[in-house]
Amino acid sequence: MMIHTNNYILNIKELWDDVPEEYLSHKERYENAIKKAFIVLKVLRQLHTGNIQITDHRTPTNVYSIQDGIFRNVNPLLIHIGLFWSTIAAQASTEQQAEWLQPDSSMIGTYVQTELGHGSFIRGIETTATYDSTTDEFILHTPRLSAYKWWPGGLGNTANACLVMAQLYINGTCHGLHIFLAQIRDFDTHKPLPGIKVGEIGPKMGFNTADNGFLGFDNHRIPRTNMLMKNVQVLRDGTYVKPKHDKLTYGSMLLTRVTLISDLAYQLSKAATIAVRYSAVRRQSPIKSNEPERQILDFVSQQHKLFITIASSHVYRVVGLWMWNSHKRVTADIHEGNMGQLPELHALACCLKAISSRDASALVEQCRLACGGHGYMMASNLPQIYAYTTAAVTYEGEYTVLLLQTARYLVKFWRLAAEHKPLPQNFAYFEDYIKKNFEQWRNSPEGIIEGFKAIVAGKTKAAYDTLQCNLRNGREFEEAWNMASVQLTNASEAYARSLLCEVFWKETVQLSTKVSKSLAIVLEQLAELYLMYWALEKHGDLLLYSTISRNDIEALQSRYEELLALIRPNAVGLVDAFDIRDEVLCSTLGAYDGRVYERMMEEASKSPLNEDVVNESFHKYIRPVTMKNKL
Ligand SMILES: CCCCCCCC/C=C\CCCCCCC/C=C/C(=O)SCCNC(=O)CCNC(=O)[C@H](O)C(C)(C)COP(=O)(O)OP(=O)(O)OC[C@H]1O[C@@H](n2cnc3c(N)ncnc32)[C@H](O)[C@@H]1OP(=O)(O)O
Ligand SMILES: Cc1cc2nc3c(=O)[nH]c(=O)nc-3n(C[C@H](O)[C@H](O)[C@H](O)COP(=O)(O)OP(=O)(O)OC[C@H]3O[C@@H](n4cnc5c(N)ncnc54)[C@H](O)[C@@H]3O)c2cc1C
Repeated sequence: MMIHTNNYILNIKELWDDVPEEYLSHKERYENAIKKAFIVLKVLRQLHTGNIQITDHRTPTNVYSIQDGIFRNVNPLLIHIGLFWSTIAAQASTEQQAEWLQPDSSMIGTYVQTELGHGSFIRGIETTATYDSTTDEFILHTPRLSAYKWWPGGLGNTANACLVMAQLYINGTCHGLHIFLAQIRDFDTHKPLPGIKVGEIGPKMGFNTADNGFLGFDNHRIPRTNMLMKNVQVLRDGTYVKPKHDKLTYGSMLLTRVTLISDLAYQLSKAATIAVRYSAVRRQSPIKSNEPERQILDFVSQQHKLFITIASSHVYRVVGLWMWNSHKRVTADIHEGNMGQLPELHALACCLKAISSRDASALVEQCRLACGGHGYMMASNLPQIYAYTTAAVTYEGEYTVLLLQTARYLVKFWRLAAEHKPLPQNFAYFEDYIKKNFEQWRNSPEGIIEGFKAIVAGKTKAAYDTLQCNLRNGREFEEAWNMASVQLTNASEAYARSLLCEVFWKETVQLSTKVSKSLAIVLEQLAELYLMYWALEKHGDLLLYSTISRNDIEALQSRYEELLALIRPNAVGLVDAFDIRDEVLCSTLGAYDGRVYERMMEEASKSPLNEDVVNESFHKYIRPVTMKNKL
């Protein structure tokens, strides 16, 4: 039977809510999500074992692309599928993978790294894994409250196993962070195993079906062979066999940061679809007093708020794929023992994950604000998309912390440029900047890309010079670095913006040669709009570090407004092209049929507060006050 996954999943009625989850308790929301998660997992397993033939072989992506509609919030198995499986696949030995990655495995896992006391500075993680050679086991232990694992998704009630990031000790020597597989609940009864204290951390701003939990180990023993040993080994006699690179253990964070860029593109496409469609339906205020009220999409200020979101979704789709392919290439090199490209991949993943999540969070909020009061309704789905998206600024590497990682990379190449040493081609512009080989400003996409490179060079130089000044003033390097950290993060942000503009423009120009002329025109308008938008946002930096003039900036503003007008006729078509089903969009404002007010009223009628004409609280609390001594 050849069917399409989407239709197969859509026909599973229990997956599609009748009662909006906003009316469920914290506990009911979790239980409702778990019911659905295991229906989906069963489908995935049937697809994996071929029990369901499908026409669409992009299964995981396919199921992933509609899971938002199923969960409205987060699939409690997201970390099981998105991190637990992927980490075992990337960091477990062949033998371990054969044992642990069975399609019908009883393990439901999570990725357990963050502790109450440490999230960003993972070298400060306190959970220990001590090798006991007498029993050929590791002893996992949580020495104090701050060492309790805190945050892992699925940990509270769902997971019966986990990958634990812990400090490895052998014969009193600490070998740093390593990953260990630990069963934490009985597979049959689901009761926590002896020495395991586990629970759920409580309500959050979003992710309220993610079952984030806490976990403490009380001298919990696991076999030596439960340490993930693809890149590093502990032998039976306690011999430690070092990895080829001591950051390979950090590989899951690197992969998730890369994956997140594409996920954020998808979140932006949802928010843009909702806000643009609503703006095409909503009429508010005439432009000329003697004319009818206009679609709010006709207000240029509304176009300014929304078209950048459409463009940004495409930017992160393109850059997310570019980074995915880079990750595949570097991973293949690492497999061959060549670690040379890892530092660059880490630096790119850090700044691009940081900036994409910050952009996406701000633009989803901008879409909500652009929908007025109705955007503030949970039934618009914009609050949930915001709550989901803004978490990505924090998890998988907090924004500032990751930008500072990229700053290490930029400062390294600026130092080479300052010392007139050879530079890789992608940093040749550092040398141009030092030699003041400035190109005359061009009000074109190529000119803007060159301008953003000048900003990177200028900001990196400024941060580097401050660093050097602090060192000359007798500060130790770490203190000098801390004092320059605002400028360092600014340089990294500029580097990310420069990459986004360059990669997106180049990919768009290439794509334009493969599509119809009319589509090529629209795609290039979107790409040009993105570059113009950010050139105007960063015009101060361009004035500081490039050869742009005030007149050039005024010309950019005019071209930007032209682009808004050019894109306006295609705006609804552009979001329809994201092709997000109503069941996934879950939005009264963004539904394809445009029946906004009818859908809002339909959703309002589901409120339990509309079940009784007079709520019992009138008789209990209101009447005794308002009608006292009146009868
Ligand atoms: C049906 C269902 C379908 C489901 C489909 C699934 C697809 C889902 C797709 C997307 C959605 C995903 C949703 C995710 C949900 C939330 C999950 C969240 C999980 C987590 O948050 S897990 C915990 C994450 N935690 C972190 O990221 C911690 C951040 N901190 C760090 O990474 C490190 O502490 C550090 C890098 C900041 C510092 O490390 P350290 O102190 O050890 O190193 P330094 O001294 O700073 O640097 C030394 C040296 O090492 C280099 N380095 C550092 N890190 C790396 C690395 N990762 N790789 C390579 N190199 C690295 C660094 O550059 C330095 O080098 P130089 O000395 O500068 O040369
Ligand atoms: C929704 C969600 C899901 C999560 N899922 C998981 C999961 O599945 N598994 C898991 O292990 N973890 C998970 N986490 C935890 C997440 O990885 C951490 O919250 C994140 O790494 C940030 O660490 P932190 O919370 O300790 O913040 P902190 O690092 O304490 O950050 C607080 C502030 O300190 C600043 N700061 C910290 N270090 C520096 C520095 N060196 N220089 C300058 N400023 C600094 C930060 O910029 C920030 O402003 C999740 C978190 C969230 C919100």
